[in-house]
Amino acid sequence: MLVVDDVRVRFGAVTAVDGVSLTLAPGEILGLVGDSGCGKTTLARVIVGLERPQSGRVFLDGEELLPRRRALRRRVQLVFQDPESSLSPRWTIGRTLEEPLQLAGLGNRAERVARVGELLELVGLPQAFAARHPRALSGGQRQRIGIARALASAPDVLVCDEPVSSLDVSVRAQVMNVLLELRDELGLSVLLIAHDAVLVHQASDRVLAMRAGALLPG
Ligand SMILES: Nc1ncnc2c1ncn2[C@@H]1O[C@H](COP(=O)(O)OP(=O)(O)OP(=O)(O)O)[C@@H](O)[C@H]1O
Repeated sequence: MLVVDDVRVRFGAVTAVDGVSLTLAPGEILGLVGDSGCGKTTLARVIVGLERPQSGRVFLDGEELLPRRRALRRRVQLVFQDPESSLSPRWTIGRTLEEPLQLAGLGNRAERVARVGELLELVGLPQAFAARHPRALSGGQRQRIGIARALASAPDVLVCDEPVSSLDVSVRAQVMNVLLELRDELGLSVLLIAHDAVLVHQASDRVLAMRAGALLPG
């Protein structure tokens, strides 16, 4: 599904990603662990097109993911560590989930509203949450909305960068279960990035370790 081929990213004198290659199969959860600063987030940003690598390429289904190929790009979505970064405090949850549908030109108003309901259901939240504002949600619920928003464009691949590390320990398992269920239900491929090796090993089919910008042999 996803192929990352020899990606390198430098920031001045710092080599953040130093020749990383990996593949992600359909329906696979691939874990990526590594210490802070080893380049995990930079790699995630390259995969979803937020960062341009100095060299290397990323392919989806055999086609190269280039910045201008928006239709292809929509099929690879990022779930942020901090759900606040995908939520506007002044918008209702419904509007937050509808926006990516609108941007992608998907459906008329009624279809989009129906899709918002489906997205909420996919992440295990009642449809009535569409009328709420983020402040009326718990941290775990907000992260479910972050996941729902990433799902709006019906992606094939989710890149989850520390998806539960900002949450209370007590709700981490619930949010991780949402990701596992989505994989089963939608056949999503997931790149699960975290420094919590136990959590990653529990959830993943396969785990890669990164150090100083490179994958460790394993
Ligand atoms: N925009 C940037 N400008 C300059 N240096 C950067 C930038 N982004 C990342 N870096 C550097 O690149 C290296 C890798 O950072 P990155 O955030 O990818 O690591 P990480 O493994 O995700 O760390 P963490 O787990 O703490 O988020 C670090 O040395 C970081 O300081």
